[in-house]
Amino acid sequence: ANFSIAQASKCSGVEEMETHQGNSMSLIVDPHKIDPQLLQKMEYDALVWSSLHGLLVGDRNSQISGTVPGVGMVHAPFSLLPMPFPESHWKQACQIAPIFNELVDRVSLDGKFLQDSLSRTKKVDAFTYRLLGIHSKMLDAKKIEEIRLGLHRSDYMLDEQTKLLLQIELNTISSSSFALGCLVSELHRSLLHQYKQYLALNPERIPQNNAFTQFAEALSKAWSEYNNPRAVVMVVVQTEERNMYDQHWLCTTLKERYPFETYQVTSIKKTLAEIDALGELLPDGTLVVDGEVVAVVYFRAGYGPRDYPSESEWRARLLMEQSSAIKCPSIAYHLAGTKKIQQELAKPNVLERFLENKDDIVNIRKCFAGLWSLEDSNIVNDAIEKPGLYVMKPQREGGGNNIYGDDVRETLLRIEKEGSEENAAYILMQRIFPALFPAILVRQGISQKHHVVSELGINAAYLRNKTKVIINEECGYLMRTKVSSSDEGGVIAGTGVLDSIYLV
Ligand SMILES: Nc1ncnc2c1ncn2[C@@H]1O[C@H](COP(=O)(O)OP(=O)(O)O)[C@@H](O)[C@H]1O
Ligand SMILES: N[C@H](CCC(=O)N[C@@H](CS)C(=O)NCCC(=O)O)C(=O)O
Ligand SMILES: [Mg+2]
Repeated sequence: ANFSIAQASKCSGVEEMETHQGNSMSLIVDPHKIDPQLLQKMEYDALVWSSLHGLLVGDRNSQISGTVPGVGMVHAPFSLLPMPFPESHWKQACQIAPIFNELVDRVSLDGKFLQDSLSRTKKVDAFTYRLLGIHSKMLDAKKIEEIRLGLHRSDYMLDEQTKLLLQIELNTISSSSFALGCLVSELHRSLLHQYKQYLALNPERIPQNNAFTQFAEALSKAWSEYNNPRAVVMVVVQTEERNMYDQHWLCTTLKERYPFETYQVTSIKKTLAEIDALGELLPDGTLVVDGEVVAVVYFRAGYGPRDYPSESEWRARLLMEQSSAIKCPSIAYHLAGTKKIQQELAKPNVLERFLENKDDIVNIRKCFAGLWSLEDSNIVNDAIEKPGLYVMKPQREGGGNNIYGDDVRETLLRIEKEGSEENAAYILMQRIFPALFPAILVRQGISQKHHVVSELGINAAYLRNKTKVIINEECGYLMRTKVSSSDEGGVIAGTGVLDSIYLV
């Protein structure tokens, strides 16, 4: 990019830069131009800050870092400085968060829409088939979830050409790393403050990020709606969890910040297998696990087939769904967040089935990228011709599952040749191309200069008891940044790093 900035040791504030495609983009500082000695000091201070403030993950090189806290820790991967992000788009993403919450709740109540939309997918995707099976059992039993808790994240990319903020996906289960995301915002604010005479940037332009305290508050309010002071919050976890510190931040905050009168809102952690072994339903529907009454089930596992290696885990999922515990998410919320539903909601006149307010519908639809099923032969042919303009997605969460580039063409041709129903397992999505920015990514103590693209996730909480909406708010953000050449962007998946935003 050809742009001029003040001499490296005194990079000034917001600069306009010419991007590769000739668009003008606000750059706050070019990290690649910072004086090397200064950069080294900043990197060192950032690593010290991370270690002292729990911006940590389990190290893949340590066998027990996913099971024993305090052992084999390494700083979470982060970008050294925040990413510039237009304030107008930030506001737009925050303002539509409560509308997406309402949309998820309405879609979750339309059992027929969920079953019909996924009816072809379930024939070719065993995982979706099992989830739908549990959902239809609940429909047959006329099970009503009167108290509903959603802790969601809606992910966006800012398309460079059109300047449109386009939704990548809506996560309604196991939205994670939000505590680490808050810590990166604090890390960046601390660095901007400490190095202000060099960077001339204003730490206040990094938005407040209170995601894990807001999510802890939502969990504690759901717990109090259940109204049994002896009951606990049960976190469903994987057997190994290197992202455990993100979870501990939430559970510790819940315990320390939100005691109710004399009661502490305690949480227990159980795997699906343990819940199958130790869980039972009382005649009145109360869920008891390992002798504890469970008020809220908070899933940080169970979002992918790898979490169900045997029938035991499915029995556990069904047992929880049948209970009167508040599921976060319920099976219906889980299904409402699948990529197939995302694609169905993008069809004409479908949002109108769930939302009344015309402005809300316009504002939601504005951030829909192109989304199609593979039954749309014109799109399939276009994707075969220009696979680089599409992303092909199975009904999976957690990163690392999508199909890009030539693999899109190969897969579409294969499915066409086989003429199987397999096409119902995928959706096609317009590929979004965000602007590239220079950044310094810090992983395992090593800093590397890259050109990167970013993805802004807005966390949001929704808590409802019958007709009363108790919480419906945006809860901070998770900014993820990845090397521009990489297709995927997950932090846990290993391709992305945690970042924050500097409003320009
Ligand atoms: N339409 C798209 N355009 C560009 N990149 C995309 C698009 N959809 C997904 N990606 C990339 O793939 C990653 C994973 O896709 P996503 O739909 O979020 O699946 P998952 O549920 O596994 O996180 C995203 O974080 C992003 O980096
Ligand atoms: N092990 C589980 C991981 C749960 C998980 O992968 N969550 C997905 C949405 S489903 C997600 O939100 N990813 C954002 C952080 C990233 O990019 O890695 C946990 O941490 O509890
Ligand atoms: Mg994602």
